[in-house]
Amino acid sequence: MNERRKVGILGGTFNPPHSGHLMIAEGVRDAAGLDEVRFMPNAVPPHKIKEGDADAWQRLEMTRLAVRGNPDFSVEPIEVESGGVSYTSRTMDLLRTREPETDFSFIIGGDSIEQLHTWHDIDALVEKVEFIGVPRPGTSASGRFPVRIVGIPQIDLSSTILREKLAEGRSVRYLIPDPVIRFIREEGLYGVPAAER
Ligand SMILES: Nc1ncnc2c1ncn2[C@@H]1O[C@H](COP(=O)(O)OP(=O)(O)OP(=O)(O)O)[C@@H](O)[C@H]1O
Ligand SMILES: O=C(O)c1ccc[n+]([C@@H]2O[C@H](COP(=O)([O-])O)[C@@H](O)[C@H]2O)c1
Repeated sequence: MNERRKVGILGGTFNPPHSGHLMIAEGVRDAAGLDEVRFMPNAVPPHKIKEGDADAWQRLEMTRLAVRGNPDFSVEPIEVESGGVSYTSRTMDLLRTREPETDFSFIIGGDSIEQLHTWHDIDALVEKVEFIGVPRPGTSASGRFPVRIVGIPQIDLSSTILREKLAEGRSVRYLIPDPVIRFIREEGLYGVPAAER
């Protein structure tokens, strides 16, 4: 009998993707015994004013570059390709229909755990998909909906801090994967002067 494939979706704005995303994905993959973690950039984030100048396609490309070379990681383009506001409930229905043989979980950090009760159609979503949560500095990592908490070292890193560092011309080496840093320079994103290709 075929085992059902276990896929964890790490949804995010990835503006830009950073080492924290990679570390939580690997920590959860290992702790929860997932076959794969799929990074899924949104098109228009439901509860966030998108800062910075990267568009959805550039965030998708940066996410591809961030996971490249790791066979356990991949990228799910469905939300960027669909466009519009990316409601997770709708996306997970589409993925579950497309891949009935897969058990999907959804990976979130402590800030998202606290906000889960504000998500669109959350009562139905928690019945269909297991949420796996990781702690995040400055958050309680608790909320009103059931989340399986996985203990990994806390990582004090956010895209917000990195956008600020980039705009100030500070180093982001090791905080953002090298191929993503190169892309940011080539495209001249986040206030970084555009470099020659
Ligand atoms: N350092 C971190 N520790 C734990 N979870 C994190 C961390 N960084 C991001 N996450 C989680 O990863 C998911 C996607 O995050 P997102 O792409 O919005 O990055 P972010 O760093 O939170 O961005 P921003 O600073 O722009 O709000 C969210 O569920 C978020 O909670
Ligand atoms: O569906 C919702 O209502 C909803 C509300 C807030 C966030 N999300 C999703 O949660 C993931 C993390 O969100 P964010 O804002 O931290 O990038 C990302 O995939 C978002 O699209 C989804």
